[in-house]
Amino acid sequence: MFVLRRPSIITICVWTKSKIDIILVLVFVLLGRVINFALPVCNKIIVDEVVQKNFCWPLIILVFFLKIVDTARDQLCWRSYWKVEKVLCNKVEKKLFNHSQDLKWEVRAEKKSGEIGRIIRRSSYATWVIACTMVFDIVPSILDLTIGAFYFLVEFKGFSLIFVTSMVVYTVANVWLSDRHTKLIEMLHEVEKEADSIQSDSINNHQTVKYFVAEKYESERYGKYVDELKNRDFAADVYGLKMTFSQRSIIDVFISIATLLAAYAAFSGNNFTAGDFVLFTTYLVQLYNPFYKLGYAYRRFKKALIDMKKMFDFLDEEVEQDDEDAQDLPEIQCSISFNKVKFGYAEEKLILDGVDFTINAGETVALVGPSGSGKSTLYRLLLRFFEVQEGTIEIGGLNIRKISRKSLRKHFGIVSQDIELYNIRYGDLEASQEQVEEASKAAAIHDFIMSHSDGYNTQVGQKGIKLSGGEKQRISIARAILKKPQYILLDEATSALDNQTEKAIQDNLNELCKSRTSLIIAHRLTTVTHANRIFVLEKGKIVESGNHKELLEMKGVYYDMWEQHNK
Ligand SMILES: Nc1ncnc2c1ncn2[C@@H]1O[C@H](COP(=O)(O)OP(=O)(O)OP(=O)(O)O)[C@@H](O)[C@H]1O
Repeated sequence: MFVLRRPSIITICVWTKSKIDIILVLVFVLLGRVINFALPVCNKIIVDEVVQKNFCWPLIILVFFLKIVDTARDQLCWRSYWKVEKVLCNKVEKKLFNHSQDLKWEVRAEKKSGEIGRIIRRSSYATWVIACTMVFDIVPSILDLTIGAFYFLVEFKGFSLIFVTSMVVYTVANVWLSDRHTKLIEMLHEVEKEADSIQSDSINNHQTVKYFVAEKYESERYGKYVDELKNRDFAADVYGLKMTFSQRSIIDVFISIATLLAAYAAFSGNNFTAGDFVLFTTYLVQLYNPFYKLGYAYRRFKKALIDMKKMFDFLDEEVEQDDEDAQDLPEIQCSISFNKVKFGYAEEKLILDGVDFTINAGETVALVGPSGSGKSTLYRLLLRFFEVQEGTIEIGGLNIRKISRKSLRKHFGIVSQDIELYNIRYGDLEASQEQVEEASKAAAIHDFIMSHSDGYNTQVGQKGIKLSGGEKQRISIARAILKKPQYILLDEATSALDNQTEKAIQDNLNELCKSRTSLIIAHRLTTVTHANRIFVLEKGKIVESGNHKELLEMKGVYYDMWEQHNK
């Protein structure tokens, strides 16, 4: 079964942390079963004594005492259980969140928005349901059934056939009905997934929706799924009611038949006392109760297992994993070389076709080329979001496959087009306020930040919705400056800035790149004229290289781009 795929660290952690509470829960559950068994026996004796006109007050007090103990036991059991449950759900949530952080880029890209959040929420809830059902329904019911059935069959042998038949009929009906219920729930989850995805897409892209006056379209699209959801939810609930009805009916029929037979036995003498009749009927209900509970638990369990399966599938998704012998990137400045690199996102379409060039240590190299030629792909490969299919990328002669991803990325300062988080301190989480402000001044964003009443604590909205494109870029630049990396990657770092601001921070960017091995990707050729060398990428190949002057003299692709640019 899939649950066994991952006996998992979670179980071990929970056991280590909550040993005493787990043992207490088990002890309380067992104590409950003993009391459950003892009460009907006491009742039988009381009835028999009363019929004999004996005033058996000590027994009545014992029953009262047992009931008080049982109530206290129940409360204490829940208390210990909640302690275990909190640790368990907490571990599950953390484990899933950490896993989502380590996912491979392409795996993450396949996930719809909101999907991971939903998996984390649902899995935590499913874990709770499974733990709770096990502790309070399944384990006690199985114990009650075993003890009860054993005692019942010894004490009332004549009723064994009816008892065994009812067990078989009930189990078969329950499994059959639950399977259909599970299918309904699975279908419901599929619709829910779509509805969640539309909901978070629309909310996250609020501005775009407004630009295109698409509110009505979005409302209708979402509304359609919500209606579908309501219908499927209703169908699943109604089916649940039908199941409950069928289960109860089966139990009630067998209880009635058995009670009739017992009443007849008592009526016709045969050593079947009034006390026996009371014991029989109490046990009967006590025996069928766990049956009913098990049926309900089975349904809840199966429902939770659907979410657990999703959790395990998610945990099986590929994460970024370094080779065992992966090293840290050396702290010294090194060269970066792309050696005949071939790569395509899909097998049938090569994006980079034998790219071959070197950036010497401390050198600033620019990469230019038409849109879609693969410039950004090159830096994604360099940072190991994807692996090259042929050729190698080396830093200081060391294949980057042999360098741990974290150490590699730690040494790169990146200013890219697709930034989403706008926290400057991300560049160095240990940085002092003075260092943050220095970096912000260098990126010409300090005055803007200070113009807000909350200064450096200003909230910029989700995905920086309250910032202009240029402000976002300057924050991204400040973050790279704060990081003080050995290598710099600028991907259209100043594309959203006006000429004046661009000029103001270009010197700082040049200063940032000056002492470091740097790769600049740019459309605006004016921002790369100072580069030591410029490579022109076209259709996945380097077609020209040289400095700005040499490339112009070649009168090739770069010259045409420059001419276009200056028209
Ligand atoms: N994750 C991805 N999966 C599949 N194809 C992708 C992916 N990312 C980019 N591509 C495709 O790879 C090609 C190169 O993209 P890339 O972003 O490297 O181009 P670029 O030269 O940086 O473009 P631009 O100058 O417009 O930013 C494009 O055709 C793009 O559609």
